[in-house]
Amino acid sequence: MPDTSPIVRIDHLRLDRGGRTVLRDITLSVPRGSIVAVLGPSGSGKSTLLSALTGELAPTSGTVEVLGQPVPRAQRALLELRKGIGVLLQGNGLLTDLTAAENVALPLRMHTRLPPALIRRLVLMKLHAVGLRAAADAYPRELSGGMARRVALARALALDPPLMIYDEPLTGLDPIASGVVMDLVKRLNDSLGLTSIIVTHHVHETLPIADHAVVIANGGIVFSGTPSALEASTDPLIRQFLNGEPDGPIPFESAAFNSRAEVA
Ligand SMILES: Nc1ncnc2c1ncn2[C@@H]1O[C@H](COP(=O)(O)OP(=O)(O)OP(=O)(O)O)[C@@H](O)[C@H]1O
Repeated sequence: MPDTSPIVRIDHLRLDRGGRTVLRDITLSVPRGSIVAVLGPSGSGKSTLLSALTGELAPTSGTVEVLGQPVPRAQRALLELRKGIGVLLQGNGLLTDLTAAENVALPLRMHTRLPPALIRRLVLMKLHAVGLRAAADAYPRELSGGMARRVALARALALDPPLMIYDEPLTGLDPIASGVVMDLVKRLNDSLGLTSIIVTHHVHETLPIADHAVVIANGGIVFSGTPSALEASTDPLIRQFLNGEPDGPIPFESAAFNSRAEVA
């Protein structure tokens, strides 16, 4: 029977950083196979939420389950869990003195004992999946920003993780490269049967491929629903965020606001 349980289950989560509460009372389920957009203004805590999924940051209270288990604290169990999570971080993190193929091979070399010829075959398959098989032997400096992002995506896919996490996948990309990357995220999600969580403030590029949208602001979830419900929302806070307006219910300095709210 197919596993229909959520791939991520967050329950009444509170996350503190630097002695300050960044997020409180976050409850969220991510169904298998879906694409979830986590949106919110800068500094609202999107990356902080991701760090709880990857076990980098422990909950102050509440629970986080990923791939059917509570995110472990013990290092060995955490490393094992992370093999099931492909992460594409802001910036590509490609090693500049390695070719595209060598970059994609890194996780396979590190985490498997596969023979080099098989690793090469798998690497070429991953590069093919992102449309860059021909660039296997190119160095990152020889690639455009969009191509480098796709190589980083191939590397994140190297171990066939069921869950993909994208942290601002469009940063620094022009509109055409952004379209290519988002299209790829959607196609890979559907063809490989993945689940994708995309953290971004690129609302208009991301909503078209998302099944579900979550907006984080003022320390909590202020919207959770379909992209069309988000776009139709008349909530002033949501409208302010969607329209990128500086004045409104989202304080311009939301971080400063939160710290004052904590003290109050
Ligand atoms: N390591 C840290 N120590 C202390 N505070 C931190 C740390 N990392 C982030 N913060 C604070 O937590 C809050 C949320 O930051 P976070 O990076 O999660 O926001 P974000 O929504 O991802 O922002 P952006 O869109 O700009 O990346 C901010 O006020 C930030 O200053």
